[in-house]
Amino acid sequence: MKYTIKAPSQLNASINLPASKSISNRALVISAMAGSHIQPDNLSDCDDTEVIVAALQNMPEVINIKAAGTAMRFMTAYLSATPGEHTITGTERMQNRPIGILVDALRYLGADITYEKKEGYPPLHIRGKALEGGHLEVVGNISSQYISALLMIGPILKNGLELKLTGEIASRPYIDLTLWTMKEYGADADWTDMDTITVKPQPYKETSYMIENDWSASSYWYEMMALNGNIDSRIQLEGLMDCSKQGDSVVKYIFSLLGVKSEFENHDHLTDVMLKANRCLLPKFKYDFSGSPDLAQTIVVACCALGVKFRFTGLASLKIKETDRIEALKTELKKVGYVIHDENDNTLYWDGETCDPSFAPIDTYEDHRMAMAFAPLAFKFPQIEINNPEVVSKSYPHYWEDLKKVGFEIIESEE
Ligand SMILES: O=C(O)C1=C[C@@H](OP(=O)(O)O)[C@@H](O)[C@H](O)C1
Ligand SMILES: C=C(OP(=O)(O)O)C(=O)O
Repeated sequence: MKYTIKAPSQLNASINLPASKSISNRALVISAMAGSHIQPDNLSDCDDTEVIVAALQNMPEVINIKAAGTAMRFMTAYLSATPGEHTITGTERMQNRPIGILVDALRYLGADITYEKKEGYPPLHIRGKALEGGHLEVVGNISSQYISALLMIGPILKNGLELKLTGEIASRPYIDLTLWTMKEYGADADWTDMDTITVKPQPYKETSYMIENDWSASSYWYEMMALNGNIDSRIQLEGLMDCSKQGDSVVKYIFSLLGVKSEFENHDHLTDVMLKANRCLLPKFKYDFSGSPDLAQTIVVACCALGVKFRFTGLASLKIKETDRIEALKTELKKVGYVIHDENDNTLYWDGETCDPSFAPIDTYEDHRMAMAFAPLAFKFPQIEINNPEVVSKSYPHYWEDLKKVGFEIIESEE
């Protein structure tokens, strides 16, 4: 399937963003360890969360986690520390996303895990049992998901967990989000040194828990506001938490440099954010994305379309996500006339170089963020075509409906 997308001249609507899949997935796994019968409130209905809901409800012999990285990593730790025997697998891409660091760490804690195909990659066969816990060192520079997975089982380990992270720490705000969610469920877990986290063997408590909406998803609306540029446009984003623990809430600061102003309206614990255009634009943007890798595609595409040259670092993890996002960005931006370059597998830069655009349809590589980051280009070009638009269901199932709601015209056809 392919969508042809035409943008409205002005934006004026209120958008109910999806719930955060990162928080949903943490709350579900923690809640299972708490033996809780209360489902977290405002759970995301995205694919990556639904696979965890299904796995925890049915606990089948073979758990298919599809394309969900967090679900694969979190459930691997959970299954290792919970009695029962399971195989956990996923899409072809998932079978090529590394998990060796997590498996080694869990084995060190006593887990019984074997690789069913390729060493270091899913599918995994796990014979779960109570684990002792203790002190453990893990490299912090590949994926924070391994660390979050280990931390979350900390409270149910006999001796708790002392986790020392070595090297640089990638995606650090996600580790803090994990600690925050664990504490909401009664865990005693915190940083006890610059590089060490200690989790006490103190069981989780059953609790009701309200999940806030997704700041990562808000980034596409910021991008639309920046590219639309109409001074009378307004977008209200509902249900974002003031002082959110989601690292991607940094998007509000990033876009303040790219022509979008955020105004916060508080009521109860929730905040609506009103986006307005402002005229401030940086001539050149340098930024380290190691704390918020999921924003990189949005900002790269937005900067090209706005003519803002950039040098973005901290992008190493993009190569092992839903697709190699560095390659995908380079290839697809060329179709619309922008030539960006990469360096050292962790940097992307654009010095304003352009090429003749082919305007061929944008390929999405089974990556929701490719579709969502490129669609707003419809403000810059008369129309934009997106292949396999259904990929958005990984994190934002009603993305296209929301676009129609604000006046986008979306025509479906065969690829
Ligand atoms: O813990 C999480 O919820 C996530 C952590 C990040 O992954 P890495 O730690 O692998 O960068 C992020 O990219 C992913 O979308 C969600
Ligand atoms: C990287 C992502 O997800 P995951 O690693 O959980 O598949 C994402 O949502 O951008």
